[in-house]
Amino acid sequence: MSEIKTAAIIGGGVIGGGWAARFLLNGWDVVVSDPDPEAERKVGEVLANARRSLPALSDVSVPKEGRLSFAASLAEAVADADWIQESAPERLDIKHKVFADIQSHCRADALIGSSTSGFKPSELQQGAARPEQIFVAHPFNPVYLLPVIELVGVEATLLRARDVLDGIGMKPLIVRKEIDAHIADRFLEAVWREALWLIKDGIATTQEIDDVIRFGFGMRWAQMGLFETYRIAGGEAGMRHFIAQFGPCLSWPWTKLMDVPELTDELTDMIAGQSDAQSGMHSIRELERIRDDNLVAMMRALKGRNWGAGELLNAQDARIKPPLPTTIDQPFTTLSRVIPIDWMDYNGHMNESRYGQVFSDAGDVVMQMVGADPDYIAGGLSYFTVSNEIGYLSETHLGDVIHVRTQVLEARGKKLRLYHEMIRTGDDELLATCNQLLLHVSLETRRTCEPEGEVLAKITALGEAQSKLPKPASMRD
Ligand SMILES: NC(=O)C1=CN([C@@H]2O[C@H](COP(=O)(O)OP(=O)(O)OC[C@H]3O[C@@H](n4cnc5c(N)ncnc54)[C@H](O)[C@@H]3O)[C@@H](O)[C@H]2O)C=CC1
Ligand SMILES: C[N+](C)(C)CC(=O)CC(=O)[O-]
Repeated sequence: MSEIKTAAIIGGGVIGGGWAARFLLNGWDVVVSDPDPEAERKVGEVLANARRSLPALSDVSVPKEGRLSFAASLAEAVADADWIQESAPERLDIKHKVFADIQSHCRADALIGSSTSGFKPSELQQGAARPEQIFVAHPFNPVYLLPVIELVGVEATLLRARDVLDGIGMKPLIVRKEIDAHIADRFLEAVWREALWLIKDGIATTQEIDDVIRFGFGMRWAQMGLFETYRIAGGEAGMRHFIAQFGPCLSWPWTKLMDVPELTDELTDMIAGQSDAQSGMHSIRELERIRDDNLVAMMRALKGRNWGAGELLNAQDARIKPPLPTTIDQPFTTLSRVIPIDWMDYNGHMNESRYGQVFSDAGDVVMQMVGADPDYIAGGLSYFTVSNEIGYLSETHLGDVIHVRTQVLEARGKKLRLYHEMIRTGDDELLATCNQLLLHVSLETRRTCEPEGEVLAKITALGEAQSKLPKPASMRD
């Protein structure tokens, strides 16, 4: 991972606030510069939403949050920054002025990304002191949750930028050629334009348009995109049949794509009125939280499938995962993580089934420590859990950071008995305990058997190292 550690965010609105959260929650220090006197409050509110959602995407402990500060001037913000992200309003004159100011005060090796939705790098670089330093780094809202970033600019700069973005869990996509609105916004503009016509012509309301997306093709797009989806829609003959069947429709009057309805006051009122009726019962911050909870739940579901955005999240977990414990003569930490949204139940706390998940994951770490890893399991030997005696001692809530301390009560031959304590990190409250018995098995006969080779040696050493330890206090109580 890159050594870069300070990000300057120029413009702390919707997108700048999201960038600040993404960097901070990945351990970077962040300095914000924004002339708006309300900027600190606004960034704080975006950050509060990010804190309850981004860490919940991870199944391992997340980096310690960086330090957030607000600079008195742009010069002060960028002076020591390794990455500078311009997120000022979408106006070229403002952006040119901001870049001139940035380049007069920043390091020559700093990376300067622009969040612009539509300007090309050649437009942004006009009149710049060091044009190659400025590139498009176009994110998607909310920046702290959605991974993709479109990068456009000079290749050498983009390759450096890509390393940094990989390190903060993003999915950088280098765009081959500069083009107005890059890749994604060309799409979104086309869809938006069509939707505006449907409303103007009285065919559909904002609610109905959103429903055809969220109950239909929107869910498909989140996991397969356009082309893979259409390949399947072509049936057994795939994409060729799809094109043969639906290609001719492109020249039928199915779309109005090239025309834009005039955004008259009347049309704007109609759209805004429908939108108020649809969603006005929620504040924007509430809508953001609903959106974030849904995104986290969907992305966590994709994690379980190791697919699309979920595959990226698993790779990021593997990158930041702590090494296996090496000190075996004392109880050790087998797991550390944040409690995610999809583990909550109707009582507003972590559901009982998830404690089983936590203790199962902790047991897996002990298996890995003794060498019962995927290779060993592929060789036909493993451990089965035969009992879990769980004590639920205190409530566990959304966003709690917890860790599990594991003591080995018995490790001999086929038997591995572990005692786990699940503790809230921070106030050290004991939340749950688990007395867990695992037996070594043959995956061929499905019966117990002695461990083999290195696993036998390690399990014996582990058992002996902890055999003289007193019982955990929570077990004696
Ligand atoms: N809102 C969105 O969905 C997305 C926006 N973007 C891009 O991000 C950029 C920012 O857009 P938003 O955050 O939506 O706008 P915004 O209006 O929420 O925020 C812009 C911020 O820039 C500040 N600002 C104005 N002049 C400034 C200056 N000279 N120096 C520093 N800050 C200044 C404003 O006070 C404001 O806080 C635009 O280029 C936009 O195209 C990119 C992806 C999505
Ligand atoms: C509407 N928009 C052009 C600002 C959208 C984007 O640039 C990306 C997004 O988050 O949809």
